[in-house]
Amino acid sequence: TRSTRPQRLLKAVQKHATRGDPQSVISAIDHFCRHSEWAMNIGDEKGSILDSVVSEVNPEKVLELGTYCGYSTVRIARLLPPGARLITLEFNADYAAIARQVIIWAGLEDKVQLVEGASEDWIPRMKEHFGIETFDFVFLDHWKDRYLPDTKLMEDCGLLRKGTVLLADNVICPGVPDYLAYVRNSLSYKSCYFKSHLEYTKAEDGLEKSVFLG
Ligand SMILES: O=C(NCCCCCn1ccnc1)c1cc(-c2ccc(F)cc2)cc(O)c1O
Ligand SMILES: [Mg+2]
Repeated sequence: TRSTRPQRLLKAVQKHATRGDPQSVISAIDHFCRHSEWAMNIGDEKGSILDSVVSEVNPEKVLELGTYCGYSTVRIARLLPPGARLITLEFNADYAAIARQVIIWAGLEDKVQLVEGASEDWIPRMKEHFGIETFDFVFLDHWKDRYLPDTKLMEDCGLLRKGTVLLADNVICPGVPDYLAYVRNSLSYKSCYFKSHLEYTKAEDGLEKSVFLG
């Protein structure tokens, strides 16, 4: 039967990228999405903003909600210092299977733990199952109607500390109005918007960076 888009994306990585070279994996995916098939990776334009925020925070403990094919996982993990860890949650088993292989092709498997399942099931288990006290950086890129409830759940589970940075993708397209209103109006967050474009298109989109104030 016909292959899936994530499978074709993985093939493009294995054909054009160099094993162990994260930048070549990023470039291969961006080329595939621009010239072959659009896919919902954060992309190169918003990806550069992600890179600058990750470099500024220099996190030891990272949570990514929504792995998809592992593009942003690779972008983040390639910037992490030795010993730093990234936990990425993916609900869709087919996406997770592809992402695992993309992460291995990039040579970043030692920094990344990919967990399959629902964010609301795993967020409450971060402490006892992964020995995580708090996260330094959280990247939100999963179901858009889960950004707000999962942020409140992370607060309630004590997973955020003074200075934890949340970075949310797609705050304009598809959009996360309830989440935006919350982080922009809450006294517990200092929030700012990075205007950009929807991956590989001219449509407006952007990232919202929100610092938890405790
Ligand atoms: O839906 C998105 N992501 C979630 C995917 C499923 C997550 C599953 N999961 C993982 C963990 N817990 C649940 C998404 C969509 C678009 C988009 C934009 C315009 C358009 F016309 C079509 C699509 C662009 C993105 O950048 C996105 O991130
Ligand atoms: Mg996204």
